[in-house]
Amino acid sequence: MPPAPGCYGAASAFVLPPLPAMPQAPSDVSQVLLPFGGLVGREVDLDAFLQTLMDRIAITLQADRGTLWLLDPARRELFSRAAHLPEVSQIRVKLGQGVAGTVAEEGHAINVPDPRGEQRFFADIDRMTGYRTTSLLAVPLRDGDGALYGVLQVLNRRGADRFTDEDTQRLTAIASQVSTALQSTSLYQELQRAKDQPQVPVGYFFNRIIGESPQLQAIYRLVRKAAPTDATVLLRGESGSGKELFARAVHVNGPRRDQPFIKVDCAALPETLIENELFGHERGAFTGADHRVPGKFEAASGGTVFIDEIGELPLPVQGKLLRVIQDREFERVGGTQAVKVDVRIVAATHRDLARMVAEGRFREDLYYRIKVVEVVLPPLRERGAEDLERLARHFVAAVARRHRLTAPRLSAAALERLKRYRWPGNVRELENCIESAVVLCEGEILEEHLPLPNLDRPAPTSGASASEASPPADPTLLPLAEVERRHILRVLDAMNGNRTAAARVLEIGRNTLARKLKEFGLGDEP
Ligand SMILES: Nc1ncnc2c1ncn2[C@@H]1O[C@H](COP(=O)(O)OP(=O)(O)OP(=O)(O)O)[C@@H](O)[C@H]1O
Repeated sequence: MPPAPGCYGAASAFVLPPLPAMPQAPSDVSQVLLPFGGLVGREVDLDAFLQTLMDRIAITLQADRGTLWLLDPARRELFSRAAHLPEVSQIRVKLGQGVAGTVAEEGHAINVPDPRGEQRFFADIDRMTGYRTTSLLAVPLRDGDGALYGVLQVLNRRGADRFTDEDTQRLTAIASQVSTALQSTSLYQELQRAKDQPQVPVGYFFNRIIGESPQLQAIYRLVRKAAPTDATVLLRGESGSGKELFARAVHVNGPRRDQPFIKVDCAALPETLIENELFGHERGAFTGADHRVPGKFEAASGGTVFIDEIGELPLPVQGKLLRVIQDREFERVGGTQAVKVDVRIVAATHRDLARMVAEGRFREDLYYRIKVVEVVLPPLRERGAEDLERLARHFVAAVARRHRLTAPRLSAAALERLKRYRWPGNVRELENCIESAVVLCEGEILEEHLPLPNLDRPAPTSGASASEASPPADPTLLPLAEVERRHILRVLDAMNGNRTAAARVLEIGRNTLARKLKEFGLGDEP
C-alpha cells in the first residue's frame, strides 16, 4: 500500500497524524497556505514547514503524493527538496528528463493521465522506489521576476484516474502562493546565491543543519569555501556539537558527493584494531587472516574517509596516515605492496591537538597536514538563545514526527529552563532531552517533562555533591557514571546499535551491557 502523505525521506519514514484543521480537501486554494503565515515568517524549522506544506498540497489536490522540486543550475538538474518519498532520501533528474524535468525545461504545466505509453514519463524513479505512478500533474514554480526555479508535482489522483483541468488551475495558483511563501525563507536565498554562482551546486547544502547564529554563519561560509575543493578538513568541538554533521556537509557539498562517505571512529576501536580497520590486511597477516580484507580507505575509494576522534590514533598509525595524505598510498597490514588510494580526508576531535603535539602524543607533521581547513564548532551554550530555541523547536517537530505523535508546544517556562542549562553534551544532549520530554508529555504543552536539573533550587553550600546551579567551568569534568554512560552509548552507536559487537569492543558480557542500557532507561532491543 502506498504511504499516506506525511512520509519524507529514507532517514525519516514517518507518517504524520491527520491534520486536524483540514480533514477534507478545501475548495479554496488560499486555505493551503493560510495557516502557515506565522511559521514562514519565523522559519523556525524549514524542513517541518515544507513537509506540512506538501501534506496540505497533496490533500488539497486529493493526490497520494507530492514533490517540491528545485533547480540546481550548476548541474542542470532538479532535486527533490520536500516530498512524500519514504523510499529514498533525495531524487535528482536532469533538465528535460521525465515529466518534472520537461516542465522545468519547457516552463508549462504537464498533466499525464496515464504514464504507461507516455514518453516523457521517467519510469526509473518508480523502479527505484517500488511506487506505481498512475497519474501525474506538474507545474512550474517561478520567482517574482518570472524566472523558473522549481516544479511542484502531485501523483495519483485519489478517487479518479486522472487530474482534471481544474486541478491544473488549482496547482498553478498554489505554486504562485508557494513561491511567495518561499521567498521569505533562507532556502530561497540559497537559490538566489546559486544563480550568482552557477558553478556551486545547491540542494546539498546544510539542509539538515539548524542554526543562524553569527558563529554558525561563519562556519557555513568556511565550509562553503572548503567543500568544493579536495582540502583536508579538521573539525574541532566538544562532544555532540555537530562535528559529524558538518563532516557530512563537507562531503555532500564537494566533488565526491556521489562516492562513498566512510566513517572510522578511533575512540570506539581498540588500538590494535585501528590499523586493520583503516588499511585492511593481507591473507596470512595474523592468525585467522585467511583471506585479504580491504580497509576503510579502499572501501571509500573516490569518496571521503571521516576519521572521528583522530586524537586517539596510535602514533605508528599516525605515520601511516601521513603517508596516505602525502603520497596517496599505503600498505595493508602484513603486506609489502603499496596500494594507491584516492580519498578525501575529513577528521574530527574534541581534543586539543596542539597540546598533544607539544606533549609528543600527536605527530606535528600530521597535525599540520590535517588542519588545512580548521572548523571550530562552538559549544551549544555559546550559540545564543535564538539558536537554542530554533534547535529545540526543530527537535520537538522532528521527534514528534518520528514517534507519530502530535507535536506539543514549548511553553515559555520550558524554553527558559532550556536556556538556563549549560548543555555539557551539546546538541546531542538537547536532542535526547527533547525526545524524552516529547514522548512523556501528556498534554499539548511541553513544560514539566524536560529531564533537566532544577536550576531554581538553591545551590548546596558545601559537601561533595555537584552543584547544579554552578556547574564546573570545564564541562568535561563529569561524574564517573556519566562518563561510563556516554562511552557505552558512543560504542553502541559506532557499532550501529549491534549489542553483541558493542559488548565485544567494551570487553564486557552482552548481559552486562543489556543491564547497563536498562539502567540508562534504554529498554530491551526492538
Ligand atoms: N546544528 C545542528 N542542527 C541540527 N542537528 C544538529 C546540529 N548539530 C548537531 N546536531 C545533531 O546532534 C547530534 C550530535 O551531532 P554529531 O554526531 O554531529 O556531533 P559530534 O560533534 O560528531 O559528536 P561526537 O564528538 O560525540 O561524535 C546528531 O544527532 C546531530 O544530527
